[in-house]
Amino acid sequence: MTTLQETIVPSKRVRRITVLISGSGSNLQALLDSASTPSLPNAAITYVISSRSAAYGLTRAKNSVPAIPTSVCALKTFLNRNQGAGREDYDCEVARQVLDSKPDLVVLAGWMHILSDRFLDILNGEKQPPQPPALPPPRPSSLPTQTEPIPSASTSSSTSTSVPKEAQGHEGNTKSLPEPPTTQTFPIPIINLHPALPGAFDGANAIGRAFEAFQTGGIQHTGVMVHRVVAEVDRGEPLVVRNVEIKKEDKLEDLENRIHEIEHQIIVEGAKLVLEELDKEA
Ligand SMILES: Nc1nc2c(c(=O)[nH]1)N[C@@H](CN(C=O)c1ccc(C(=O)N[C@@H](CCC(=O)O)C(=O)O)cc1)CN2
Ligand SMILES: NCC(=O)N[C@@H]1O[C@H](COP(=O)([O-])[O-])[C@@H](O)[C@H]1O
Repeated sequence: MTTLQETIVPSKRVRRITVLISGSGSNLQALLDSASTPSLPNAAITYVISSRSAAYGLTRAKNSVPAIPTSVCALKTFLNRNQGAGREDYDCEVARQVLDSKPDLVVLAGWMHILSDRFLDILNGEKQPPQPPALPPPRPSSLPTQTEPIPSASTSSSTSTSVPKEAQGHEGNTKSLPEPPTTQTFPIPIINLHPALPGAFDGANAIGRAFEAFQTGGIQHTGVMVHRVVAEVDRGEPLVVRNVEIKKEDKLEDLENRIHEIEHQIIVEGAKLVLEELDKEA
């Protein structure tokens, strides 16, 4: 006879998702709205990194309940504050902040920078993350905020980077985010949302290029996908792919809106797929 103990399913650790953004964050919002629902079960968005301080996605994260810790790592600011540093150093700093957030999954949701091999090597566990850059000279009259260097914490030059305690699921906080695991598992999977079909319009401005191609008779429809992130931009294994109709009467905005609607569905589906894989491997 099965005892009660045998029928109790050990509760699975809530999976932690770090989201990288550069813009309005509507796809981040789709993930926030779906986390811990049947669409994206047993998951929480636990950290958001933006490449732009003006990204509205940062506001979405801070308005979430519980509020989600964020940091800004802007390329130009980083290079200005770290004389002699290059693009790869920037990528290493972003990777360091990602590791600091202790994710199970990283989602690029409109992240507008190509990630170098160094970033991928760090996320694969093949290379160590760098030490935080030296603190920039203190700014007169500015108090440290969540996105500015906090003197006592390890920080990057452009933003604060240590994941605040409330983000680490510490006991006692009734609305805390899920606890990070005691050890980080590698490789950390990274997925990207791309508004085009596999191999069609890699890179930036994919929707605009598809719209132009339709108008010149080059394509009959376009699409959207969520794919794994590899060194070659937008050429990682597709995980979710949807065709998107382009109508003769469409303006660019009509196509963008049609695509965004589907993006908000498939970014959740893609995240769910990868988390299910992690649970199978666990
Ligand atoms: N190594 C990888 N990095 C990234 C991937 C990827 O698959 N592998 N996906 C992209 C996302 N993306 C399209 O989906 C994308 C975004 C931006 C660019 C780009 O050319 N960026 C320019 C700068 C643009 C700007 O700052 O306005 C650049 O990085 O120099 C290409 C593809 C994310 N990264
Ligand atoms: N090459 C990557 C790329 O073009 N990503 C695009 O950035 C937008 C982010 O919107 P959001 O900030 O509202 O989520 C989305 O439309 C996404 O397809």
